[in-house]
Amino acid sequence: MRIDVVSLFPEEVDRCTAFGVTGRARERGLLQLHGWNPRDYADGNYRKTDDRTFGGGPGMVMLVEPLRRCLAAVREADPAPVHVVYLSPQGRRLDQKRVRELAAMPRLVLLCGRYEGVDERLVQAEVDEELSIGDYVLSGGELAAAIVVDTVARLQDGALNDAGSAEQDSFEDGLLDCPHYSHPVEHAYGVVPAVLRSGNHAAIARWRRQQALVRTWQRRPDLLEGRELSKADRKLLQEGLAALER
Ligand SMILES: O=C(NCc1ccc(CNCc2ncc[nH]2)cc1)c1csc2nc[nH]c(=O)c12
Repeated sequence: MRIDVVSLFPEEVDRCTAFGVTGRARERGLLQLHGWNPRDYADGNYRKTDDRTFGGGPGMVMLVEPLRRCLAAVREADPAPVHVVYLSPQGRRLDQKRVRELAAMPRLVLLCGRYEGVDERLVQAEVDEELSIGDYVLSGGELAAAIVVDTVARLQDGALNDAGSAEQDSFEDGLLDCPHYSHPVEHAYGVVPAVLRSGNHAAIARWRRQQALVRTWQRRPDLLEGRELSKADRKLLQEGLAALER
């Protein structure tokens, strides 16, 4: 998969995705990341990329023309058709479902705004979708773009080893994760639950599912809203909640 990032600070996205799973996916060529700076396509010796907003009020707006030229160069750089995503507070909220869809595309262009954002005419003419990462205020779209890169990189074939892909499955079914433990078995902070050391894999899977259900119920009931729990899950949840009462 190829991702082109258009940003006044393209190295910010490069550095955020140069380590760990995403760094390895890039090293293995599972994901190619290219940075582009609209300043390289701006006019004049100040290479202006932004200017005051019409209608007055605070803040600057990123100009159409440098972005238009830059995006033309991006399209030119590879024959694969592009899907242009504008990271913006006005976008649809990113979720794992959309991540899976984006990860299946051959090519993504991630457009990052700064200041108050991008001239709306560029958005209307060139952007296929706007995405937000949540209802809080960032200084620009770069960290949001890095999150898109990270989340789609993990889904590229070969990016995660077996363990990692199992990890994917647990979150993929829309529940929070169960608690995790490692050495030592006994510590001043507590002991590892015996079931995890029982070697009884059915009991371990049951315990983990129950923990995930109880935690989701307690911390993110909204995740359970949109779904019917199976009879087995309902029983596990009831039993798990009853155990808390005792
Ligand atoms: O570029 C991004 N943010 C920069 C930014 C922040 C604030 C404003 C000013 N908005 C004025 C306003 N808002 C509502 C009413 N009036 C404009 C641009 C961004 C990309 S994805 C994302 N996801 C979550 N949060 C984000 O900030 C982002």
